[in-house]
Amino acid sequence: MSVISTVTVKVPATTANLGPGFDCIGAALKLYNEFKFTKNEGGLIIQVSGTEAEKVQTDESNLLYQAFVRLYEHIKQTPPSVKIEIKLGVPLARGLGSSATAIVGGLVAANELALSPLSELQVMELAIAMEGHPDNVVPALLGGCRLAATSRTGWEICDLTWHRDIVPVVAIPDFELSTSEARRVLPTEVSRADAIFNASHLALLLRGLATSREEWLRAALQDKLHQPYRQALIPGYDDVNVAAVAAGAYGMVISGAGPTLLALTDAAQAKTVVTAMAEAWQQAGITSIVRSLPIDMQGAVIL
Ligand SMILES: Nc1ncnc2c1ncn2[C@@H]1O[C@H](COP(=O)(O)OP(=O)(O)O)[C@@H](O)[C@H]1O
Ligand SMILES: N[C@@H](CCOP(=O)(O)O)C(=O)O
Repeated sequence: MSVISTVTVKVPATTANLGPGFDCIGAALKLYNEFKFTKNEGGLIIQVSGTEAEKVQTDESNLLYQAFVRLYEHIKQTPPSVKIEIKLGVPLARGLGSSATAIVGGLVAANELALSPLSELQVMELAIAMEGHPDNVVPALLGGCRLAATSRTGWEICDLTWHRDIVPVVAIPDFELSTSEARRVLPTEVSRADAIFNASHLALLLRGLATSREEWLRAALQDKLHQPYRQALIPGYDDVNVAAVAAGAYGMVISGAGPTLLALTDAAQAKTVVTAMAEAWQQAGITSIVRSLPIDMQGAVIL
């Protein structure tokens, strides 16, 4: 049996919820973290480079390492001692699924080094259990835009059509908002009216994404389950929203738990929308990076 001593995994950022799809849909974006694991005899070493490298834990509390260990626990083996090199491209705690990249990266790398004892489906189930919701880890692992729903025995995953004319624009502010903090402000119960609102708008969104039909997209990008409670955590939200729509976007939503804001637009308006969102946030006193990011179709890959 051959022995693998090193593995490098590249995992995309993800934008979850897309407005009405709270905790069930997300899309992978062409922005990546890269994780290299090398077996070594000298104990855990974690080296981090790239965007905001100084913020990542370099001891056993590191989420990437915890996911690595989790897979070995699952297969009832002792994890090997490793050196981990992290190249960060996905900003932390911004609503672009950085924690999902770490969970998926650690699990995929461990599975590879352990000579693939788990199927992709089993790795996905472990990732969902670690993250607590499926909407980031599923597209981070599989790529594309994905819907996840529970079944009697586990999860059903749907590959959703994302029409090629629909361009995602992300506006990433220079402040963090942890997902756990942004989940704490949510109510545990919602009204029937709000549940109906989201069910109908999610269905409309799926048809809008598949067809790029303008009026469906314009109406669909709305939510009553999480955004109304989170907007107050994102200064300038209303200004950026108004600016994005005035510049031609179909609509704007919170990316994941925020604070990144996501607009959907067509290719002709994309540049104008980028400029309008950046200017609106600047006028509200917030520095941001705004760019269009295409959908990643590959998900996590072993390089
Ligand atoms: N590459 C990474 N390696 C280790 N831990 C990471 C990495 N990326 C993110 N994390 C952990 O995940 C946290 C951010 O998770 P979270 O609040 O869910 O925000 P996000 O929206 O970026 O997923 C970070 O503070 C860090 O603890
Ligand atoms: N459905 C979750 C998504 C969190 O995404 P993240 O990128 O902020 O981790 C939520 O809205 O809480």
